[in-house]
Amino acid sequence: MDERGPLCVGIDPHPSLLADWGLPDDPQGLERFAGTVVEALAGRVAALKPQAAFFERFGSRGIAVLERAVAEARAAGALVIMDAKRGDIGSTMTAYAEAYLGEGAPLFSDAVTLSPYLGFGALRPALDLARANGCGVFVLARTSNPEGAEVQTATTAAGRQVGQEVLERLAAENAGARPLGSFGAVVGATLAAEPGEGGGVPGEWLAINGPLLAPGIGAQGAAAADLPRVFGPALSRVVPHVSRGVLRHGPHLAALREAAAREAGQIARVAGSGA
Ligand SMILES: O=c1ccn([C@@H]2O[C@H](COP(=O)(O)O)[C@@H](O)[C@H]2O)c(=O)[nH]1
Repeated sequence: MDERGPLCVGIDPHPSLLADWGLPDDPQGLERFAGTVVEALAGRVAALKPQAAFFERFGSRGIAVLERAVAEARAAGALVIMDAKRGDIGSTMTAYAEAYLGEGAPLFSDAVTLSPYLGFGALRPALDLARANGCGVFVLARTSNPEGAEVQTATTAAGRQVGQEVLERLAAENAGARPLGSFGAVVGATLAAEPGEGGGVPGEWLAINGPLLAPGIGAQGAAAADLPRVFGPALSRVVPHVSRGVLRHGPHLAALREAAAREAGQIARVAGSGA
């Protein structure tokens, strides 16, 4: 983030984007799409976030494309955040953790997204493996979709919101880490549109002492200008994420790079303004 700016761009090969790029909706199209995004941006942005679902659509051939995209993106210097949103009982969680964070795993990534809704404690195998292998995780706390609030703002027996408890557990994982711990939260940039204090609790974003992955910019309606309202003083820890908002400008490398640079510029302006 220090070297390249904080922007994370998604690799989301939607069927409609494949069509717009003149590519077939098959593994060859997927390969061309992912390869183009990696070639255009892996040497420039802080992170790329492949959305595993779009690769899983094609079974083993899609997974093979994903493996190559991850390896090439990392070789070009981008961090890879695998958006797989995994979460399961502890014993199964070990296998998920090994798939994305295990040394030598074909899909080894710098970080993986996790769902804590089988209980935060069930994520323990992934947290431990991330720590052991120098990786990170991003745990869903307040997601960018409107439906997320019905679960994430529900009140627990302890009188806290579910999403707030997720943040507290992340804070415990990151305790004492400098400059920041590796256990991050997913917090939608779209929260700015929700009633209340940006829909969020900026003090708690800061308290987790970890990075905050913020999807929702572009196609989901949020903008870089919303980030200060949602994150307040935690803005410097935010990894803003854009997928379709950049990808719709493809397939030409120059156009993808310009689109990413535009997003990065808007983010830098709000971060620099202290707004
Ligand atoms: O709360 C969340 C968590 C993950 N996502 C994922 O991010 C991208 C967003 O794509 P856009 O095209 O920029 O809308 C996508 O892969 C989602 O699955 C999210 O949107 N919100």
